[in-house]
Amino acid sequence: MTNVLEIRNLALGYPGLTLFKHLSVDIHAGTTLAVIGANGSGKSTFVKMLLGLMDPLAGRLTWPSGRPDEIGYLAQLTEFDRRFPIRVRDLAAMGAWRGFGLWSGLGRAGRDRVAAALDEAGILDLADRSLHTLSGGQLQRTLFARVILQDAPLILLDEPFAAVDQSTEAHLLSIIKRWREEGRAVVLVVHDLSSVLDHCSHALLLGGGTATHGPVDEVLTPDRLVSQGYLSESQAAWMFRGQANAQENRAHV
Ligand SMILES: Nc1ncnc2c1ncn2[C@@H]1O[C@H](COP(=O)(O)OP(=O)(O)OP(=O)(O)O)[C@@H](O)[C@H]1O
Repeated sequence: MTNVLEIRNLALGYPGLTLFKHLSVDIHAGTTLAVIGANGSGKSTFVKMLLGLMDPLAGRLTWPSGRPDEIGYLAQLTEFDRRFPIRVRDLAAMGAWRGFGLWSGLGRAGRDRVAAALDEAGILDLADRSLHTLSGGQLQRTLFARVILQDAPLILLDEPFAAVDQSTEAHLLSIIKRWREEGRAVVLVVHDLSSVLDHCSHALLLGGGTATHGPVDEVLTPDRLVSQGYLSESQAAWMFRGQANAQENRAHV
């Protein structure tokens, strides 16, 4: 499998605060990595480092096919100022500026690409609306359309489902599935152990001074989630009770 990014022996943190060290991860094309951890465990710091906004304390990042011109990036919705005076189609089109230049016109082909992205995000009918008239879910769809137009090999989504309803989440997950099928790598910061994880192949669990990476089933175990401070023992027992029952039933067959 092709690696989009190889992370070796990474340590992350700030002066006087090491969040974790010794993390090595291969981010493969066509996979989805969930980044999960308690508040303050370093999820946003990891995202900032991937975006090149801060240097690691130690370690090395290698991009086997060269560092992409752009990383597809969806910030947390709360960081977005929707009073910005712009229409839905113009915000989405900002994802494609590399293709047509910042100040030149979009042209017919560019306009068609923007319309196709809005259509895929399910908001073509809102193209001429001003941003401040959108609901949270509609704004998130607009921001997804912008990421579609970025056309990047690595896509970073910071809590993409924090403020959206179930049907919007299902729609956005179908876009993520397509990205994966196209061979892009998708990294998602997720806030809870939700159904989103069913759509992720790998997980990176941060917390307790450690970073654990691997296939979802191997990383998000009750023991790890407790030892890395994400769940209390009683929460883990409650959340994984179904699994314990299934194991017990198997033992009785
Ligand atoms: N610029 C900074 N300088 C010093 N410490 C920082 C800085 N930014 C973040 N931190 C600290 O680093 C730790 C990790 O922060 P980060 O925002 O990465 O966590 P997070 O996992 O994204 O948390 P949350 O779930 O609350 O958003 C926290 O203890 C935070 O206070």
